[in-house]
Amino acid sequence: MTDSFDVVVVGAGSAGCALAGRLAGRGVRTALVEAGGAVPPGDTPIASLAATAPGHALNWAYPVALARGREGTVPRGRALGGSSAINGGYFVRAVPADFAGWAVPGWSYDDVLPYFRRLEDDLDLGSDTARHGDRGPLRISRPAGRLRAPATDPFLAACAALGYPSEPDKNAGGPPGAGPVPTNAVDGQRVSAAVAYLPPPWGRAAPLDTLTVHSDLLVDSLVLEGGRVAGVRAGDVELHAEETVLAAGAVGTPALLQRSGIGPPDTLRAAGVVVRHELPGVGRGWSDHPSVYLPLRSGLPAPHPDAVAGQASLNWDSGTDPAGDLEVLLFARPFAPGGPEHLMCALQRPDSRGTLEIVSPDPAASPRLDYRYLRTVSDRHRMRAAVRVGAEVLRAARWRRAEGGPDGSVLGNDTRLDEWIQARLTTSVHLSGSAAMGNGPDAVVDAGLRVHGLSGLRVADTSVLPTVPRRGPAATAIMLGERTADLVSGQG
Ligand SMILES: Cc1cc2nc3c(=O)[nH]c(=O)nc-3n(C[C@H](O)[C@H](O)[C@H](O)COP(=O)(O)OP(=O)(O)OC[C@H]3O[C@@H](n4cnc5c(N)ncnc54)[C@H](O)[C@@H]3O)c2cc1C
Repeated sequence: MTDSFDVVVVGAGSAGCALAGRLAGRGVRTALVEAGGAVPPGDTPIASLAATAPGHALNWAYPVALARGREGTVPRGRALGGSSAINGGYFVRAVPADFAGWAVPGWSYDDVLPYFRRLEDDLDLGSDTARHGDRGPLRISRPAGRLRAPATDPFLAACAALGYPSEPDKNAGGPPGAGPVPTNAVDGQRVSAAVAYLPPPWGRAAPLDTLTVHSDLLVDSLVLEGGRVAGVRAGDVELHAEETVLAAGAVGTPALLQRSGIGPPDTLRAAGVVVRHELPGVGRGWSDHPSVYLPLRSGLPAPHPDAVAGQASLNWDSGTDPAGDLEVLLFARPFAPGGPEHLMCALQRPDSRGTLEIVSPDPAASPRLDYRYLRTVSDRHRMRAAVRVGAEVLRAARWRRAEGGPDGSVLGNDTRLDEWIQARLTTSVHLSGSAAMGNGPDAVVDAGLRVHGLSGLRVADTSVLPTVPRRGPAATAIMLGERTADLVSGQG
């Protein structure tokens, strides 16, 4: 079967839903293609991370190497809504220093602020119209009332007692501190990108005659006609378009580019793929936040069943980054009934860079992902600092270290603390920069998100962020979808 559209968007995740919904809303005939299916109602409550478990139907479970001797399995959303349908619901914008550091013309914080405002209806702070939106499709709120966990205020009080400043609005673009986490949830109900931007039966947007949604359809490769991308191929389906936009996420997008013969020649040849267009940066030089969980027993009552797990966070400067390169996030809900609560301690501006390589042209084969975490002295030093501050917060809150948590003999000794971290090292699942924007030799897209050297092809997902932002990327991914709608329709 072959069909034609103005625009084909690959991937109905955070960015893809926003982009497709906005384009179709302007009368652009848009096809949205998603490998996963619809999320059954009530299947991914914001309070639960059940859909992130390996083997769950709503996620891709990628086998990965996190660091030397440390392997893992990494989830990503595989559903309408993508990772926004299964993630933790922490919805904090990238900070002004992230955009300044990327230094891509047209992508300063001031340039993107209108899109952050446009995407949201901030139920707490929407009246602050200089910083916030009050009519966007994504409803944002902070834990309050019955949905504020009993541990949240003691956590914030402990941070204050240790001298950290308060940051009551983590989306204000101000200096880092301790404050409640904004979430894309209202009354405990998740508002995924599909819920916000797609019409029924997938979401709550107004009906869109110009939108065609193909779910459960895995895109194999791009249709290349010389230097022009004419659409996508998925099994025996071909969807042609004036413009193709990849929003398949920071793993799916570089993998699809490589399968289509676009990427580093050595990687493509090793995987048995014919080189069509050399772009050395596809799948290389990306970053993500390394993290560890510090277990604790607060002795406080369990949070309300609908309360989001990640309630409040402390962001601070390790000494080299005033915008805050470290984070401690309170996970007030135990991962299993009767288990401990946790402080997630994370390095938010790592030096380490990862690689992604397909191993075969088969779209069902997982790419090889090597995070290369904690390779630098500075990363190891700052990771220790994150854990030590987490332990100080725990003590200041008068909570107990739970089984497996580091005691004084570990916290006071770099070698032992490194071993403790290595044994528990995980990732925050914030991969960014696997098809980075810019003009350098490793850049994959330009400031208009067009793939260098090809026509008819853009990328709009966290692949394009040159480095992982200092905060989780969910809000920034949706901003990218909003912005790309303007770029594609000539309004940006
Ligand atoms: C478990 C988990 C928890 C997280 N928690 C948080 C959090 O609390 N806060 C935060 O800020 N960030 C969080 N993140 C990260 C954040 O959710 C993502 O970075 C963001 O949603 C990425 O958006 P995206 O549009 O780039 O990609 P995604 O939302 O991942 O969307 C990509 C979509 O493309 C589809 N796709 C991929 N390949 C193909 C193909 N070949 N054909 C068709 N479709 C394809 C996928 O199925 C998916 O639906 C979390 C991520 C995960 C996985």
